[in-house]
Amino acid sequence: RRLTSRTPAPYPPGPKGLPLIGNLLDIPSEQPWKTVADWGELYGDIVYINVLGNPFVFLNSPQAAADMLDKKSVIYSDRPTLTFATELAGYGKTVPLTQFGEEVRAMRRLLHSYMGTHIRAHKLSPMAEYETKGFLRRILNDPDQFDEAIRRTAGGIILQITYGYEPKDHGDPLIELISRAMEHLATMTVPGAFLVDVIPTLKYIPAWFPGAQFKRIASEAAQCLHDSVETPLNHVKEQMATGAARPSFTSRCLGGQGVTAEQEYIIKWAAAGMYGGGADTTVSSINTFFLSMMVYPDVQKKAQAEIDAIIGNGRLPCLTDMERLPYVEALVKEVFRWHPVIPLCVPHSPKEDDIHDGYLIPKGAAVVTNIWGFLHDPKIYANPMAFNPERFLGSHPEQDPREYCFGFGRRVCPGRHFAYSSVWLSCAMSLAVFTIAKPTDASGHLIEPVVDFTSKAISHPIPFKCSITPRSDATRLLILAEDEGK
Ligand code: HEM
Repeated sequence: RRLTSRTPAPYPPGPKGLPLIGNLLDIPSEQPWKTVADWGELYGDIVYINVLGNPFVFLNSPQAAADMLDKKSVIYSDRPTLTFATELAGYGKTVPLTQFGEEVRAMRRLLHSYMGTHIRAHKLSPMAEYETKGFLRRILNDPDQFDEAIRRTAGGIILQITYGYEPKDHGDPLIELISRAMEHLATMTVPGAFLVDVIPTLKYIPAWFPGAQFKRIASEAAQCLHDSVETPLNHVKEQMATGAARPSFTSRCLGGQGVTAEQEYIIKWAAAGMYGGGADTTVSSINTFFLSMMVYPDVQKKAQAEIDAIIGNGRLPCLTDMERLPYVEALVKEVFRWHPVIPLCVPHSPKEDDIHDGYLIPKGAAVVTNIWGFLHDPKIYANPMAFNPERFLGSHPEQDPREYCFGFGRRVCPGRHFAYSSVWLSCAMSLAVFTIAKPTDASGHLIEPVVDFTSKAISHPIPFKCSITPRSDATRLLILAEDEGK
């Protein structure tokens, strides 16, 4: 059918829905990115569905993502409205959920000037190296709690660079407060969790009205978010007043002189975005690293051989070694590809109706990029389900997954360089000192790990056991010596 000025553009193709509920039943709750990739095979790179009247557009090729989100970023840089999270619970002020405009630009500018390039990210390395050495010691002391050590370290790194705050090893009140705020957010972004997201006018119901329980949940969440933003900000201000503030993003932005209330607003929400964007995401990648090393021991040995040959066992690898360890670098890229942390990206949304490739992309639609699909597309990555760092070496390396896994256009992850450096450090230092292996049961039989991942927006390996032991007495001593030197 030829389009004329009088023919309304059609929506992109997609699975046919049911009356009223649309495609509600077509989206599986388990790893929906696989279904979205299958739709790509059936319907093409741009797929349209509607869920209870809300339009969703899925992008299934890097070209489609680049054409829409990079080239037309003027249109496609908003976020879809989530009435419960953004309007009722206050998360609309956080960087990832704010609509694109002057405020988010100002926040992103601050983040960019602090960590937005390789060089700036590397300047933060002494603190990341300090915390990662603590990570090795925590694992050495209690290897069964490696998951807890990963969380404590990722949280510690972000809190140090954001607020100059060094959390306690266990039960730190600030980590607990911010984690609660993050958990609230995770429940709010599950599609269909709150009816008010489908029928936004419900937001006008007063909190005392029968059935308006959601309003009370929203105000509790809003209070928790408020506390998690104000508490660390006040900590920095108090430290600055006594001259005891450690260098951090917040102390740098607040500067020596007073800032206006508007500037403080931008600073505190940009800072909150760093923990929100940077803690749970790096935890996922580091967990994926341990899982993959257990399942692919030959890859682990090769990386360790490279570290032994280039660095030796007299010291730990540090960020300035990155270029001298090409196999380790390829391995870390493969961690980011094998299981992308945010498989369906954070949805973008067009601020106006757009006609793209002849299709109507309606204003306010959730435009969802299938990052997992790109990174497991056999046309781009040979044998994509296998963990194979070699794909990034040699004269014809495959596409660098960092092009995809940190998002697109004007909303691309502002912490991507630092995220990569910090995950690289955890991987390289752990490879240098530990053997990561399948655990054994009480009778000494190997326990085969289940390789599977959660289906939340930030996806993690499902909890697994792992045997982590020092590679030798020399590496044990290295961990202890480095720890004493801190
Ligand atoms: C493994 C680590 C990480 C991954 C895979 C990751 C990935 C992403 C992705 C896919 C997005 C959405 C981009 C888009 O909408 O197109 C994003 C946004 C964001 N990330 Fe990251 N990220 C990581 C670490 C970090 C770190 C360390 C920080 C800061 C310290 C950070 C801060 C943010 C912020 C503030 C946003 C929201 C940007 C906006 O909406 O404008 N991220 N990240």
